[in-house]
Amino acid sequence: MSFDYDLFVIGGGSGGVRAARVAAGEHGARVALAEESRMGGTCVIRGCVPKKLMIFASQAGLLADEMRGYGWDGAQAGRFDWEVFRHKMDAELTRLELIYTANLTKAGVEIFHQRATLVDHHTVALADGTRKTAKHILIAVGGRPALPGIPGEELGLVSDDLFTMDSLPRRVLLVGGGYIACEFATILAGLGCDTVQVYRGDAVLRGFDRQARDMATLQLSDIGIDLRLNVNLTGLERNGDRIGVTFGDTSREDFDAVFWATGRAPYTAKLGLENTGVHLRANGAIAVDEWSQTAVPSIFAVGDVTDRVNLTPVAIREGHAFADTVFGGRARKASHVNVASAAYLRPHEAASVGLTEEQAQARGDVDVYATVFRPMRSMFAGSNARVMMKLLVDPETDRVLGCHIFGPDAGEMIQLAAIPITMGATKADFDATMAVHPTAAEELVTMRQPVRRHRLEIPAQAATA
Ligand SMILES: Cc1cc2nc3c(=O)[nH]c(=O)nc-3n(C[C@H](O)[C@H](O)[C@H](O)COP(=O)(O)OP(=O)(O)OC[C@H]3O[C@@H](n4cnc5c(N)ncnc54)[C@H](O)[C@@H]3O)c2cc1C
Ligand SMILES: NC(=O)c1ccc[n+]([C@@H]2O[C@H](COP(=O)([O-])OP(=O)(O)OC[C@H]3O[C@@H](n4cnc5c(N)ncnc54)[C@H](O)[C@@H]3O)[C@@H](O)[C@H]2O)c1
Repeated sequence: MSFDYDLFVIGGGSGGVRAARVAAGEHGARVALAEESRMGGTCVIRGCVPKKLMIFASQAGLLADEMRGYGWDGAQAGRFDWEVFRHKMDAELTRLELIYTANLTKAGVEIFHQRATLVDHHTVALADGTRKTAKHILIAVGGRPALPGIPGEELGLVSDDLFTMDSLPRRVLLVGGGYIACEFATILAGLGCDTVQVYRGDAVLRGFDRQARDMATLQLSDIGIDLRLNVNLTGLERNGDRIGVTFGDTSREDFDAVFWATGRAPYTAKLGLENTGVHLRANGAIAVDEWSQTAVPSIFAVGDVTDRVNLTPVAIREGHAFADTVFGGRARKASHVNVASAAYLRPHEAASVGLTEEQAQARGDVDVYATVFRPMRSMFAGSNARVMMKLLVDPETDRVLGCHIFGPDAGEMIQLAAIPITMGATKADFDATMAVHPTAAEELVTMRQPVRRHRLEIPAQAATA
């Protein structure tokens, strides 16, 4: 049977673009890609990139505070001009979008700037009615913000909206305690908005090491966010040009904007999956095996739509491994072990690789090497902000099972710590490494004594059996 293409990719985000470029450019496959919105996807257009630019923009006040502590009498952040910033940010996103498009074109990928849906195991339909056939189809459609399902929720905004606002809200509410809620609260407070964040749990950043979560929770309040824990919302209603919010205890407050940061869901709706034998998991994610292959041999899926680890480098690695395996004659799997990540808060980021202390403790014996201290730079300026460094070590093998950093540029530090940990480094390897002085990161190679030793309690009966 002959096909129009060897590969048709649905979705021009992190995973889809990498797979298409490698399959066509490196392995000579005939590839087409459909993107219904802007090339680059969530990360480039409405995620990692504009978010990080806004994090940088939001730290002016903290830097001015610090510099006053160094003798810069009267140092002030000045007035933030959203219009100027947004104009520059838009130009930067357009530049990146064009680069993504150009790279695909250069690799020989045919691009359709329209929505695609599945017709059968080898056919996609484009929005203009055209049908295209392909030997393989890659679904890389990503995810979409998930709303909590309460009355009036349509009055709230989602993460996509932060980057396109005409003006900044004077008083804003963020709902959630994950990466997006914490990063967005940090941004909006830093840009001068009166910022309230509500979270239904007792510490933000679920999934991170508990000690880092507690420090992040404290920091959000310290930088002026009105963070309220163990709080739920029951409804939103319009109140003139403001939004009235009712909380679980029936109290009511008005805001200029409310942002839902209550998670994301795989974007599988109306994709035509019912025309195929592709299976979904209970949460709507496409079920795939370790090769990113669905229940249908000709259809693969990568990235957030598979809800494995929802991060850009993971989607990219999955897309690349798929292209190498299917078109490059080089079987490669993407590993989901020891995936490092960071929540870009200010002044200190929370970053993590490997097991948390809680996970390590549940797994077996673990020695905890940790330190909490005030770093030279901010302490001199009069700040109380504390840094945390932690290594979790298996006492049996001496292997480092996890590393957690709460501190300035922790994302940059964890990237480097992730290399030896992925290689299987032992605590002795860390100890043998010479420190770089004076840095905060040197603590990672100078912690000599465990602060805690967790030992798996073996029930008496099992021990004697
Ligand atoms: C606010 C925010 C901040 C983030 N920050 C970070 C970060 O700092 N670091 C990090 O690693 N990750 C971050 N992420 C997560 C990261 O953006 C995602 O994990 C990554 O983009 C997933 O890539 P993907 O290829 O699976 O999907 P996406 O990048 O979402 O791409 C999917 C593409 O498919 C298109 N599409 C969907 N359906 C169709 C269709 N039927 N036809 C044609 N096109 C279609 C969409 O328009 C989209 O462009 C962030 C996410 C958000 C929302
Ligand atoms: N720096 C980064 O790497 C980065 C930044 C942003 C996003 N991301 C990726 O995007 C994903 C999505 O981010 P996110 O912050 O939306 O999701 P998340 O899963 O990290 O957090 C969702 C939050 O919403 C809360 N929540 C869920 N349902 C709720 C409800 N009904 N009512 C109240 N609260 C509710 C959860 O308790 C949680 O705190 C992340 O998991 C991550 O993979 C990564």
